[in-house]
Amino acid sequence: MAEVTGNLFIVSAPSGAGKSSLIQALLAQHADMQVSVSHTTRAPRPGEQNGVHYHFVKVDDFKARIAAGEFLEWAEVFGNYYGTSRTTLEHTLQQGIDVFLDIDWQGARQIRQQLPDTIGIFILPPSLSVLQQRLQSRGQDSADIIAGRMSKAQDEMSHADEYDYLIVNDDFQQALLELRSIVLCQRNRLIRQQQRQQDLLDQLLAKSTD
Ligand SMILES: Nc1nc2c(ncn2[C@@H]2O[C@H](COP(=O)(O)OP(=O)(O)O)[C@@H](O)[C@H]2O)c(=O)[nH]1
Ligand SMILES: Nc1ncnc2c1ncn2[C@@H]1O[C@H](COP(=O)(O)OP(=O)(O)O)[C@@H](O)[C@H]1O
Repeated sequence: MAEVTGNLFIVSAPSGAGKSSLIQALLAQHADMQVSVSHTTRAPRPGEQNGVHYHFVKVDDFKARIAAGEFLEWAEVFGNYYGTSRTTLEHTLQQGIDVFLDIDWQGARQIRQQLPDTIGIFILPPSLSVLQQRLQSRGQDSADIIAGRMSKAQDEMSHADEYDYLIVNDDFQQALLELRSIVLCQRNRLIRQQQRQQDLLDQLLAKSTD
C-alpha cells in the first residue's frame, strides 16, 4: 500500500471564539494529529510555555526568519507578528501526520495559494456579546487588549466565506462533534484519493516495464 502524507487543516476564528479549545479537545481524542506551533512576537500569557503554545521570539529574530524564507506564511495580527515554520510543517506532513494550523485569514490565504488541498474551517461565536464574555472569562487579557480584539472580530468574520466549513461554537460538545466529523470525513476522502493516485501510478509503471 502507498505511503500517504498527512492532511492540513486550517482553523480560523475571531479571538475568543474557541478555536484553540476545540483543537486541543480534538487532539486529546486523536493522538495521531498535531497542531503546528507558530512563532510569535507576542508576549507569553500566564501559563503559556515556549515551544508548546508558541515559539516566543523578539521582533528582530522574527524579521531575520522572514528574510531567510523560514515561514510558509506569516502575518501581523493585533500588532504582533505570527508565522508558520515551513520545514517543521513539511516534515510532520511527510510522516503522514494530520496537522492543524490555528492561524488568521491572512495566513490562510497564503497557505491556500501554495497548498490548494488544504481544508479551511472557520469557527463563529454565537454572537458578538458572547464573544466578549468569553474573552473576559478567559481572564488572560487586559481590558484594552480585549477591546482591540473585539474591534477586529467583524473584520476576521468577514472572511468566513473563504473557508470550506463553518462551525458555530455555541454548545462546545456539539461544535467539537462537528469539527471531528469534518476532519474524519476529509481524512478518509484524501487517504482514498492518494491511494487511488498511487495505485494508478503503480499500474502505469508495471505496464511500462512489461
Ligand atoms: N497568520 C498567522 N496567524 C496566526 C499564527 N499563529 C496564531 N495566529 C493567529 O493570531 C491571532 C491571535 O492569536 P493569539 O495571540 O494566540 O490570541 P487568541 O486567538 O485570542 O488566543 C489568532 O487569530 C491566531 O489564529 C500564525 O502562525 N500565522
Ligand atoms: N462553546 C463554548 N462555550 C463556553 N465557553 C467556551 C466555548 N468555547 C470556548 N469557550 C471558552 O472561551 C474562551 C476562549 O476560547 P479559546 O479557545 O481560548 O479561543 P480562541 O483560541 O479562539 O481565541 C476560553 O475561556 C474557553 O474555555
